[in-house]
Amino acid sequence: MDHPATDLEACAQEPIHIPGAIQPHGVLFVLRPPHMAVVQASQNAERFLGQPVQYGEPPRRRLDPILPKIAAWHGSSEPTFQMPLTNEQVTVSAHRSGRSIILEIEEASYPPLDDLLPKLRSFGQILAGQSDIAGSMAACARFIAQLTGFDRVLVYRFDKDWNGHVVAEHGNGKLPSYLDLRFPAKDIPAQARALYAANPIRIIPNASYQPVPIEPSVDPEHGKPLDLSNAQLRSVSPVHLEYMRNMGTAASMSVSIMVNGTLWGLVSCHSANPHMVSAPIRDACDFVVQSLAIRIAAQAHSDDSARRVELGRVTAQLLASMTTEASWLEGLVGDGEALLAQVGASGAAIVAEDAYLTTGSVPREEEVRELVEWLRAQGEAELFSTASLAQHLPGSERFADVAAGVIAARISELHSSWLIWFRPEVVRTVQWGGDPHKEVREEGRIHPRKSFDAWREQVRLTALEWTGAELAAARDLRTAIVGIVLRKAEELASLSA
Ligand SMILES: CCC1=C(C)C2=CC3=N/C(=C\c4[nH]c(/C=C5\NC(=O)C(C)=C5CC)c(C)c4CCC(=O)O)C(CCC(=O)O)=C3CCN2C1=O
Repeated sequence: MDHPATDLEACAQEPIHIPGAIQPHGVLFVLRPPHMAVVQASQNAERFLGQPVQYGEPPRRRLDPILPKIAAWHGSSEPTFQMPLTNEQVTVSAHRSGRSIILEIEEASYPPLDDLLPKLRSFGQILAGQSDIAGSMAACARFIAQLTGFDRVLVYRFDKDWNGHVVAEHGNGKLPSYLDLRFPAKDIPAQARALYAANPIRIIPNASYQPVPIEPSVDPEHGKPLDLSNAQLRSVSPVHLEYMRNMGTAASMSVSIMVNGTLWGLVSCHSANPHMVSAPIRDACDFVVQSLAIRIAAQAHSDDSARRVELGRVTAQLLASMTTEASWLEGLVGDGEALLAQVGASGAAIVAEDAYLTTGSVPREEEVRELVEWLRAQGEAELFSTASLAQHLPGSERFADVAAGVIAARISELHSSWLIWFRPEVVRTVQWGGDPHKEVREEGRIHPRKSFDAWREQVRLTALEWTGAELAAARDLRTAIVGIVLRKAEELASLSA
């Protein structure tokens, strides 16, 4: 692992998956099948067993009834195991970790599970009755707040830079509203996001807990620390616990929203005071969030398909114009409205060494040619796109009023010819949860900020993001033009032969 250059990089490199400890709301054993011998255990395991841990022996007494079921599960293809201990409000969970089994035991009361199914069914009906994603997210936040009793439940969506935006919320007024606030990517660093993509749910019932060490600290057989990536009881990064205390949230639970295999966002729950939610209720929340994720994926697919059909019609119109006009260039620029509609642009330019044609709102010719020189210097990419050219080309902020967003398609392999679409900057004010640029350094290390009050920032030099459908339409038209140019060149070559 490279030596971190900055504190933030150090934060993003904290090995949160091997804390060597658990949270105190349960106990943990590491068992070695087939004898289920205990090789490691959390320091509080004796409290649960009612006797000292016998390393090298299976954990006896309270776990006797369930050990055979765990052994049977271990021989199956089921990824995880979870069962209540007979006649006790105790949940036993297990998952594989290398050659071992990690056994987690939580003593948490929960309502009769028979009550849960009707509630989940009613949520399915509520979700089906929502006409859009905003309504679905609000319904999900409300349902999880009612099911868990957390003071505030919010739906938190990541943007392409992993900054987050609170897009739905349900609260009981005990915590401030964060609706529409944004939070910087550093608040949930990359290794945490990767962990949450793999392990969809986590709870911190009390941010002021004392970690419970696992003993021995490494597996006696291979000397490695225990990987708790998939453990529910995993002790949490101290910097995040400080973050929670700064935020005034004594308890939190977050459930990953996975859309098409990507971490789309989180459903994040907070309470002002310590708050526990049992494993069965957490699983019900995971099911509810998966239902929301399916709805989000379906809506995104539907929107994308509709946009691709719409842009496909424009492409067909432009191809017809290019093949019926004397030259493809005249056909293309002659139907300027369609050329702009091809990607939803406000201006477009076709730039060659001996030609310069434009339609709509474009920068000055010398500015466009400056952009082309920069594009040529960037290498062989067929298509370049950005919603903020100023982040790439210094000086281009002077024409951001017409060209903050750019799609540039190279249309000739031999000459420097480009088809470039432009979008103007959209000036908007966003509200952050605290100053995202503020770094708190104390005792030589970074700390989370202490204020999460709305902090306004004006966003400049940025256009509306290009959608996947619009970038695909740009590629489609580029492919068609390159094909026409090549055919014209072949015709000319055969005529002169
Ligand atoms: C109001 C919107 C919102 C935010 C911004 C947020 C943040 C958040 N951070 C989480 C986790 C972490 N943050 C950090 C790091 C930082 N947080 C900071 O504010 C800074 C500056 C750092 C880097 C030092 C780390 C290491 C972790 C991993 C903790 C673990 O699972 O072990 C986690 C996941 C842990 C949890 O569920 O509380 C969250 C979710 C909670 N939550 C929110 O509801």
